[in-house]
Amino acid sequence: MASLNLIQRPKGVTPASRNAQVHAAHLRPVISRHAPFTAASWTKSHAASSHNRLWARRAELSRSVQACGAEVDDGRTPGHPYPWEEDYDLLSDKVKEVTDELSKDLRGCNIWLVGMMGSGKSTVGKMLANTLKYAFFDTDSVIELAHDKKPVSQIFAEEGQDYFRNCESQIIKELSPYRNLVIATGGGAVLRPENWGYMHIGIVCWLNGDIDLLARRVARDGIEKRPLLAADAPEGADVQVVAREKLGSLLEQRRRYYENADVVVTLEGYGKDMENGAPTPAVMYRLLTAVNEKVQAKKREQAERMNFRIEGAEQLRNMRTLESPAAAASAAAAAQGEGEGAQPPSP
Ligand SMILES: Nc1ncnc2c1ncn2[C@@H]1O[C@H](COP(=O)(O)OP(=O)(O)O)[C@@H](O)[C@H]1O
Ligand SMILES: O=C(O)C1=C[C@@H](OP(=O)(O)O)[C@@H](O)[C@H](O)C1
Repeated sequence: MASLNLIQRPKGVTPASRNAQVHAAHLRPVISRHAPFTAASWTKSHAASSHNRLWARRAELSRSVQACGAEVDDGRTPGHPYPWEEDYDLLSDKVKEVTDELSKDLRGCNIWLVGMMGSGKSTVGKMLANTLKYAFFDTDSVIELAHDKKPVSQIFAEEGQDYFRNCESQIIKELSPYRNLVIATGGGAVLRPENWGYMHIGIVCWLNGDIDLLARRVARDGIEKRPLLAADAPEGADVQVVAREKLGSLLEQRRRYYENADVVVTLEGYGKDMENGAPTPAVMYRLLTAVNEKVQAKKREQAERMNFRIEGAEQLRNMRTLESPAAAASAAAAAQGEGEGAQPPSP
């Protein structure tokens, strides 16, 4: 068995179940090989992106149009609830601002991404990890790597869904004691209560998207990659229609589990993003903001808990004074004085 760098099995414990053996032999070394993962921060890489240059050019053009006294169409969608999402410079500044505040208080707490297939857990997760300077794990990829890069669909076909879910739970359990991780889970990870026990040690974020949006995305990727969508799909059927139907019924069963998340992030896109949902940096910004609100609320709550007054604190202080050696000596002297014919206290 390969050397295990991350988690050592306690002495005397031998893997009993088949899954434990699979884990010991495959999953653990894979986890250790892949941590930590580092990459340049998104804000930096984004500054050089073509999209950003396009926005800079647009701003330059509108300034020259304004200089001529003409009306400016800044290209933004009227009524967009998050207008800064349409300006990548502004969005980048806002990401930096919220990341700076959050990083101070997050203290390495793990972020778990949950949500239906196609909600962007892997895509957003990578960007989020770069931004927070966290390591990134995708439970599906860890399972595939642990099985010599066998795709999830093949593992489902050869070993069955239960086996896959056991591997998934094992990885979640293994990763949970670590810090500074963003973990993209598979869409079905929410089904097992024991997974929640581990995920809730960190902050669980649900990427909540409209079924039509998810169906468009998974159909574009090809549903054969996702065994629960590909199973029993009628020959020649419209892939998007099949995906929509299956995702719809899965969401109906899973919604109540997703609702256990600490934070919910909507994928809704506006204006030009209506079809594809909010762009990844925008989803990440929404997520960072929601997590930050949660963390800051927790911090305030803790500060409030520390700000208490002990009823009767004054009496406690007086008791201490009486019990101090000096107070005891003077009390004894006074008592002795009384005994030596001191005046009785006035009534
Ligand atoms: N914000 C986004 N805008 C447009 N396409 C996206 C976005 N997020 C993800 N996608 C695309 O949707 C598909 C599913 O994303 P993925 O990250 O694999 O989802 P999940 O891990 O939740 O199944 C991929 O093709 C990905 O490129
Ligand atoms: O929803 C599910 O049950 C599944 C989602 C998939 O992951 P993604 O959500 O990353 O597609 C993968 O774990 C497997 O095909 C099962």
